[in-house]
Amino acid sequence: MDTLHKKKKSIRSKQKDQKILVMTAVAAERDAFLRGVNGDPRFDVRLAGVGPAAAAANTAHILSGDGYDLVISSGIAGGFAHRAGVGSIVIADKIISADLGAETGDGFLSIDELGFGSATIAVDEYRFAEVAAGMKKSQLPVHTGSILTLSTITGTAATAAHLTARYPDAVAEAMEGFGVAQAAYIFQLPAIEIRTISNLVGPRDRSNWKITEALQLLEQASSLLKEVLS
Ligand SMILES: O=C(O)c1cccc(C(=O)CC[C@H]2O[C@@H](n3cnc4c(=O)[nH]cnc43)[C@H](O)[C@@H]2O)c1
Repeated sequence: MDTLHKKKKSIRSKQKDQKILVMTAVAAERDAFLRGVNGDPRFDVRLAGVGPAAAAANTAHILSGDGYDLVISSGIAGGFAHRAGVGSIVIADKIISADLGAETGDGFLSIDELGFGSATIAVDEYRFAEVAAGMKKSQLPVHTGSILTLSTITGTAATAAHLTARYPDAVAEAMEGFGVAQAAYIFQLPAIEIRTISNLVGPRDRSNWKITEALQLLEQASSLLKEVLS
């Protein structure tokens, strides 16, 4: 066997044995993801809680106890109009904490601009490319771009407009990704974020959220992910 062949074989067997931690905010998302992966032993699907603080604490707690190779933040999300519609899948190419910074009379300053660190966590490039390419081969609508993390769900057209102007490549917002990715970063593990869109970001109308449909799509997405990551 030549060296390249041996190397490819070793990468493949490594991927087969890999252990993947998936963090969802609530039980309905966890259960949808679990239905999709259908008992695949690589996936350990756990609860992050709602919001970045609970997500970071719970992810770090789990990572401190066991050996994982990849961390995924998953669940439903709000999609930005004309970028990711209800009923689509979004995959993050960057995970951004969109409300971590300071408000000033001249607008928002991120912690990067304040000099306190970074509000952006890079996803694992190899995993992102592998998952995005695999998912895009399906018939399902898939969008890639930044996924924003906020502690407060956007509920007005004005905030949605501010966010789309400040983050022109953002496809969606949710509440846990940055917390999950921050914990993974501290444990030097690759992270990615994959979500399905239940509602558009904008004026709050909870009665219009397509949660059942988004959870069904999450099940399809995780089933696909199981194939793509194998
Ligand atoms: O009520 C239910 O049955 C139900 C089932 C599954 C999930 C939920 C949630 O409310 C999940 C909250 C979770 O969803 C993310 N999310 C969804 N849309 C948005 C949004 O527009 N802006 C920010 N976050 C959103 C978020 O990650 C929440 O943790 C309910």
